[in-house]
Amino acid sequence: MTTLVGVEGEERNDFTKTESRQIRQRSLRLLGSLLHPLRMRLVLTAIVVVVSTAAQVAGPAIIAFGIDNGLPALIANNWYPVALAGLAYLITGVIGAGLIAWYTVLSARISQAILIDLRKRVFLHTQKLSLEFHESYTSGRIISRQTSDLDSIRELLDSGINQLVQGFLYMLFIAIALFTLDWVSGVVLICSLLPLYLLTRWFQSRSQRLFRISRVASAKLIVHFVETMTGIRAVKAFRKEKRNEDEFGELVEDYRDVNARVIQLFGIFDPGLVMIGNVTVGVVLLVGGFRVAEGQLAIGALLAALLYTRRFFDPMEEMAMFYNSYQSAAAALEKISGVLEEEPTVPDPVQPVDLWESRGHVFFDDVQFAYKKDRVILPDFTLDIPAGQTIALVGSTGAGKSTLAKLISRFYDPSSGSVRLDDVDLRDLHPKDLRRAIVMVTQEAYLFSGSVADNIALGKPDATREEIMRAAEAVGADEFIRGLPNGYDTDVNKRGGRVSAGQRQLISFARAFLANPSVLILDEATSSLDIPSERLVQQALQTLLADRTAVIIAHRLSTVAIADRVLVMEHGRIVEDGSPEDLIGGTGRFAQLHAAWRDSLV
Ligand SMILES: Nc1ncnc2c1ncn2[C@@H]1O[C@H](COP(=O)(O)OP(=O)(O)OP(=O)(O)O)[C@@H](O)[C@H]1O
Repeated sequence: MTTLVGVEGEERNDFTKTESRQIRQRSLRLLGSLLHPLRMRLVLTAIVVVVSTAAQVAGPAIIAFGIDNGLPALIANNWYPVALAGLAYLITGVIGAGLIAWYTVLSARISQAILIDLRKRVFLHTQKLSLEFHESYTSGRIISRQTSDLDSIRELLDSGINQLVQGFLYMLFIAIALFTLDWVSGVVLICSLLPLYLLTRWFQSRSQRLFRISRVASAKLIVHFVETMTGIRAVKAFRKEKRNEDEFGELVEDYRDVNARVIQLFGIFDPGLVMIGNVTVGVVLLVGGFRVAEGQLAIGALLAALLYTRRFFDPMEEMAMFYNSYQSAAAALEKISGVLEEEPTVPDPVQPVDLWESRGHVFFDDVQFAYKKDRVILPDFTLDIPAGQTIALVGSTGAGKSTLAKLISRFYDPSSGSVRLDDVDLRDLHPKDLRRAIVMVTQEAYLFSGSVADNIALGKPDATREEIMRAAEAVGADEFIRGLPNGYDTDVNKRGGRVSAGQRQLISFARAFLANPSVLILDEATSSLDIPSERLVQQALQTLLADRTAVIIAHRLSTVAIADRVLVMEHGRIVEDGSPEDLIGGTGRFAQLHAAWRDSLV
């Protein structure tokens, strides 16, 4: 028997029966866990909706009583029954309206609570998941889980379920009232259910297909838009605007076509409903009229029967739509439950090693590593990096340099063997200790929205302004930061606050300096900087590397020169290991690389 775990098979739509059942059960479990804390409120809401619908349905019966009993009594000078009917109508009207208002508030609160709970769970959980998950599950998909999927669920909760519950109760109570009042009219109403059923079935099968096409068409529009805007530089560089315009035009056309078909469908369904409603009212009037004439039915009862029949069809359209919103919400919940079922592949230790001060001795003990089982990246890796050493890691693209860096940062765990820091397996370190001891500065030097100071303070959230400025000074970033429109308070993502690639790196160096880790991993940016910026970055690096272990994925000659030791990697193995001078003087791979670099600089 196959078992689907997490997001596996999310893009498939050919599930076996067992798989479909598993997925359904998973989303039901999620739904159950969302509803469980709200059970008391759900019970109260159910009571309120039942009473409010009953109050609404009571109206025509009270009118019938007023006409059939009140009027004859009034003619006989007894105003009491009419007054009673009027008062009852007024009270049920007021109570009904009040309860509807209460129900609206209650159900909105419940749906908000569910959505907020779900939104938080998705955010916290996806953030907790390991890098392995994020490297294969694209950010586009995560964004859809948080936006369109949650929107589908919101739509179902906000309107769908309300309409279904209210509509269903309304129709049920009307049918009961009608049968109690006049069973013959009740039978006429029941007869109308057959054409109603056929029309609704026809509408649902068509609309389900069209809504699915419409969702795909609108998703394509969004994907096209997002791709164009995120790749706007490439679009401009390759003059792709015209092609994009044509493609976008076609997608808009497809979207328009399918929406036109949806409108046509409603153009048949809505009048169809009205016609069935009118014909049923006509038949109730005809049959009832004859029976009134023959004295078998009171005129007030006929009037109430007509009102009931008329109102019976009111919630029909919304109820027919329910199925669509239910389907997209169910699909959304299935996908979300898949994401929530994923487990971090790099779990936190159950019993972390006690608080400890790291010296920065890194040791790869017989490590084997593969991203996917069938493709080993590091076949057999042993490496000792003494505390305080600066290592430059070089090698051709795909050699495994970033993989090594990710293992030291514990973004991944080895498939076998262990990576140790001061003789403690990284798997036994508390995440807080791990992050304090080991910091990785990535190539893109990501800056979050907020001020420059906030971005530096990421390295030490409780840092004072003084410490932030000292860190910036140490790496030589202070001068340019002071030159920004608002100095340290400049918002890096606003116009005017834009910083260059070199400046971005200096900010991320200041961030790492402030964090003061014992081990620093640095994936050097490949983009070449101009000579003054390069010099600035080199100086900053020297300050940053002093007194700590450092592993630099080096792309620049000048960086290699400041290293104590150079490691050359090929196909997941270290093929050369020595001081820069020794290797440059030799005849190996690094000497060749070095010669090529030097030539490229001339
Ligand atoms: N998330 C991943 N899933 C599967 N395979 C991966 C993943 N990341 C890297 N690889 C593979 O692992 C191998 C080593 O990649 P790695 O990124 O470590 O190389 P690198 O030496 O850092 O290269 P570069 O200098 O181009 O960054 C490559 O063959 C790559 O295809």
